[in-house]
Amino acid sequence: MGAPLIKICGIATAEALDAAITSQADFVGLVFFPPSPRHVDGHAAAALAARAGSRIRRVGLFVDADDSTMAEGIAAGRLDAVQLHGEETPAHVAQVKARFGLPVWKAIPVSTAADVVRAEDYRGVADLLLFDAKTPKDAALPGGMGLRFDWSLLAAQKGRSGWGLAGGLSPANVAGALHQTAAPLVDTSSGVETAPGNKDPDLIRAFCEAAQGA
Ligand SMILES: O=C(O)c1ccccc1N[C@@H]1O[C@H](COP(=O)(O)O)[C@@H](O)[C@H]1O
Repeated sequence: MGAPLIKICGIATAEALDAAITSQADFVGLVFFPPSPRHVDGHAAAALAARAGSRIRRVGLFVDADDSTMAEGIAAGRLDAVQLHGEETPAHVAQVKARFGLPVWKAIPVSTAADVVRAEDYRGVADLLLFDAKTPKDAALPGGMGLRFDWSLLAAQKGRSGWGLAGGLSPANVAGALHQTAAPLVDTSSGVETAPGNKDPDLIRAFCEAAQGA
């Protein structure tokens, strides 16, 4: 297993951005979803993009967003990829890819083996499948809640490319997750926070060290 790619999602401050960059994370996520405590508006996204420059790639997270919301986020954050974290269909993913010309990551909510099978509908359409824990129906957010799923459901993904693991990853469990799943990419948000939306630079550093050393 080579070193995994690392994404730190829900970056909203210069301190958190700098910690991700100096820890050699590969991607930061900017959340364009107003109900999230990590939401950034266009002004904040532009400031973070200006600070980051070419030092780290930026992935914009959208949830069932319309084209104009996505266009604004892409321009403001000078995004390198978009992550669709809602109920977007394969056809919608293809449409986003064609319209914006950026790599598209599709979040796949997982609680059962059938959810992993359904992900195949997106293979070859999305550039990356991001397996994440399915949140409860009445949850405030469709992700970013620190929930894990049964990683053994991903056994068939071992050795494949174009996928990533998210959901409840933290400095304490990311090495174990990598040993079990051999995920090519790991993504975390609440696992590197002291409270929802409050990223901790020390936890970001610890997460990256644990993933890089796994
Ligand atoms: O981070 C959010 O606020 C968020 C909001 C809506 C959809 C997805 C969101 N985050 C993504 O969810 C995964 C898992 O988060 P966590 O590590 O369990 O807190 C995260 O990697 C983000 O990509």
